[in-house]
Amino acid sequence: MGETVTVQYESMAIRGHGPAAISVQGLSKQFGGTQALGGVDVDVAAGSIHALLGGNGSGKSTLIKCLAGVYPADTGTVSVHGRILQASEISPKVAAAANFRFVHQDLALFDSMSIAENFAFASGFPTTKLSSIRWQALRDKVATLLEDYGIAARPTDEVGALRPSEKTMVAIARALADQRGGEYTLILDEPTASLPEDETRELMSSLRRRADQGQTIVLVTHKFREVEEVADAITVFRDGIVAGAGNARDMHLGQVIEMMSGVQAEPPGMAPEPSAAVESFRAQPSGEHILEVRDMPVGPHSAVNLRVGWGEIVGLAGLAGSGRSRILRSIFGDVAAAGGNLVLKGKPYVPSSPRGAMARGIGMVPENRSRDAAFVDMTVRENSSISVLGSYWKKCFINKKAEQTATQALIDEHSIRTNGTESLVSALSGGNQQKVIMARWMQRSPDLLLLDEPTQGVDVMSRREIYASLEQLVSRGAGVLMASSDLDELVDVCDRILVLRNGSITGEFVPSLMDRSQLAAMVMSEDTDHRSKIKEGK
Ligand SMILES: Nc1ncnc2c1ncn2[C@@H]1O[C@H](COP(=O)(O)OP(=O)(O)OP(=O)(O)O)[C@@H](O)[C@H]1O
Repeated sequence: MGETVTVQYESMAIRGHGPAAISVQGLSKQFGGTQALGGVDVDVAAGSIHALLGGNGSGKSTLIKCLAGVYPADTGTVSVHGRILQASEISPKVAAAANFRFVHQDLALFDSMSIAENFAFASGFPTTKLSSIRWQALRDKVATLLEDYGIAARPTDEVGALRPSEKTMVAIARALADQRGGEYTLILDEPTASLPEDETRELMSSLRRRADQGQTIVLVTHKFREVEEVADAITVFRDGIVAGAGNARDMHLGQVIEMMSGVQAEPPGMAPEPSAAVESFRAQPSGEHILEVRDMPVGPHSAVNLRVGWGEIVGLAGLAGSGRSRILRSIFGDVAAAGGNLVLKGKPYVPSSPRGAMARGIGMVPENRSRDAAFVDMTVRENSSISVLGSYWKKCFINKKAEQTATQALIDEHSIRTNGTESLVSALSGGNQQKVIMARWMQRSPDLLLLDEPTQGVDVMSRREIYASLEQLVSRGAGVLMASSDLDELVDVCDRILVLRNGSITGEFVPSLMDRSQLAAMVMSEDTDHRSKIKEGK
């Protein structure tokens, strides 16, 4: 990292299709001692896609939650098509009346219900005078919306059978169902965080088409590539202030990173160069594998066969439903595998429970942090030390001081943005929660680390830090098996990438020897039976 510099950018005229649909002026919000937003201004042009970018904890979600009326803002105004609202008075009802429509990462769809039923749950079932449900009217309305939004599905199809990008489009169509002429503002919070590349592209082109027809869209994301592809304008947040704003076509990644960090950017590139120590370790592998999986049936796979070497990072690439997560969870003993032979550090290993896996030196960062990994009602200290709690026992007492000192060191090392070791994890931004979970496992120095979407929701600067921690871990000889829907991440970080398709491992990609486009082709090639796979899969 270089020296801290003040980065100044001129406010540029923002491209869009019309006048400002929303103009936020001087909005601030404080949580206890944390100034989450310190008087921000954001102008969103009608009929444009406006991306909100910023590091983890910079205030993006807080802004959205203030607009949604989840939190009352402390100060500021929001002008909607010229009508001025006091930001402190926005309630969910006021937000709905202001035509704000939100689609969060959790799409709030019921997989086991039909698309039509999912629509009806949000807006009510149409009924006759005698209160019986008018199913045909509902299905007709939903069929028109599906066609309008380019979703190739029928109202009677189960939501669980849709591809991830189709599900997101269904949630969007549902949010905008009652709109008449582009008067709504669609606000999307990291809609592509868990989507693979092809699905992301599909969703982005659908959004672009909607914006071209006049829809105003606000998009929170950490993925600069999609911003480059579809956004008209960008506002960048840093520590609760607006660090810069402008036309998307005038801003490049280096500039945005400077705005996000306030520090002169290093040249673009995802991962830091491996250290000499790492290179030398990798040049002399021990020859023995840390993990060998033979003929393990998992999800759509009748027999998984793979190996992870000492000091090696192996990637798992595949479409949704390809069984990536199930393989990791089976190795960790979190879901039962119906057979197969595993060898861990030269000895037979039968995965039976996460506790057993941890005792054998395996760590796991699951994909769904809020459900499976973070104890959100506990403190940062409790969350980070839970994996090494035994080391703080001293004569029947926990040595809290030592625990706090170690947690503070982790906070510093992993740049976790928090008020301190005793902050609740629920008060951390999504990306910072992910960093706490990564830090938890890193300090345990596992021999084998299983990672499922390790940088989901993590900002571009923190990603680099996570990759550097992984390099450190493997430089000490550990192995990493990592599933990610981000192909760039896999190519930058992994030594080898296994491609999963149609229920088997169909190929191996070596980033140092092959071109990235080959990996995309291997992953994306036509999967004819995709819908039924998704139901069995991930
Ligand atoms: N309910 C809350 N209670 C206390 N502090 C909070 C609360 N919600 C957010 N914060 C704090 O406000 C700041 C901004 O958080 P916010 O969630 O808006 O960031 P973000 O930019 O959306 O981050 P990310 O990219 O990680 O999702 C952070 O310091 C966060 O810890």
